[in-house]
Amino acid sequence: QSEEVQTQINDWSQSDYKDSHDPTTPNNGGTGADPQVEDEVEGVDDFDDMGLCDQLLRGIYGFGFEKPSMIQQKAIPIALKGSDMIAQAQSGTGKTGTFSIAILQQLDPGLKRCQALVLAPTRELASQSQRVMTALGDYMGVVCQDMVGGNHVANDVNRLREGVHVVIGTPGRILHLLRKGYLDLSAVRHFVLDEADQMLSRGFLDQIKDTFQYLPRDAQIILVSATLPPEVLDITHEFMRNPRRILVKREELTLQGIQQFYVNVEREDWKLDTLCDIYDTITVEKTIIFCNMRGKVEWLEREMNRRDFTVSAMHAGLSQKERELILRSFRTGSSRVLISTDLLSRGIDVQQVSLVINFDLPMERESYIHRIGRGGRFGRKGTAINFVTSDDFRKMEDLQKFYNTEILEMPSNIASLL
Ligand SMILES: Nc1ncnc2c1ncn2[C@@H]1O[C@H](COP(=O)(O)OP(=O)(O)OP(=O)(O)O)[C@@H](O)[C@H]1O
Repeated sequence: QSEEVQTQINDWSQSDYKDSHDPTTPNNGGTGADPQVEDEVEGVDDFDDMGLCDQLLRGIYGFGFEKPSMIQQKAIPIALKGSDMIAQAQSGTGKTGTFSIAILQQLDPGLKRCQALVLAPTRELASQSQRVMTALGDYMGVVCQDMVGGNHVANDVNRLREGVHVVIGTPGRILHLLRKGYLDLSAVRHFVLDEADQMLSRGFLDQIKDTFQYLPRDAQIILVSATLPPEVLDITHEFMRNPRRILVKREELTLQGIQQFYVNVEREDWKLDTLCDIYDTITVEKTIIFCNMRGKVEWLEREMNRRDFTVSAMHAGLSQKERELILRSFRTGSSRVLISTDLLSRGIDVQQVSLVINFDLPMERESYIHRIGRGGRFGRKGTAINFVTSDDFRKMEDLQKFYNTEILEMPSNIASLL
């Protein structure tokens, strides 16, 4: 099942966003009244004061982190105490570093067995997190391996035979390795679900439940995401023990640094011309253009190329090699405008992305937060432009209300604002 299908399964509705819960309830699982929610967690605002080992500190500073971000200040000390944890924070605020540092500090480098398992919804995100954790653990002598669909299983098996400390993978591949007996989780002490709300929604839930069967009962469970709707929080009691929770009210989820605009394109047919009109503007920096369906991504790439606009395209229908190549070209800057499905809406960290265009408004509310969060990473400035047909207006108003945010009409001098 491709990642795009997974996303579509979670579709709220075709025409507008419907609440599966009372829309007046804040999306924080009831922060104020819930004693488990860490409203006033005392953070530790210096990596040096977190009790981390010297080799890990060297890795952290060597990677360029100087001070912990807010989520790192709060969540790393909690995770180091061993409790189960639900950690929510706005996009691009350092959640990968949070769970990576917490895991690395608790690993026994002398024991060459899988001690931590991290699951992510896409191959690209799993591999990206593997690179981050490997870099942070550079001086610790730990082996952190990504194991994702599309690569040869034999390579994973060889790596496992050589011994790894941390495995970061996609659910399908990990379950395959478990069922075949190649991956042994009996020494696992930490289990992380990155993009937890997506991992616990219908497309992945069965695979996650199956994976749980292989985990030691006392493994620490950590859930991480920028979005954690109440229905996801509601099911966490089924598999977590008194988790400590760091949550963000949905009204505070959009980042101040990301300016949001809409263009009234009126009709679907006029989106392409609108995009061509603003192409010169969008090549100023790296741009990601999101469409809802794979066919539309392919069509838009063709049409843009036919008009001599340079763009590349990414979706789950491409081979693993093509996916790697396209993302690498985008990261290195040899391509600067990337059209994608929601495959790249979550987690992908390319710091120079300053503009996100929703050629289609996303089908899920959560997707909106993740998509626009591809820009404005770690305090940088970003811009999001939404193409809105007459039919989309209600959906856009709903987004504004839901996240208590403002999407303004795109001004004609947009280039000067980027
Ligand atoms: N303490 C830090 N100091 C400096 N940069 C940091 C720090 N922590 C994280 N970063 C950088 O911030 C960027 C965003 O981090 P990361 O990808 O972990 O965000 P995230 O919270 O997981 O976002 P998303 O919700 O989109 O998955 C990365 O480029 C990362 O290297």
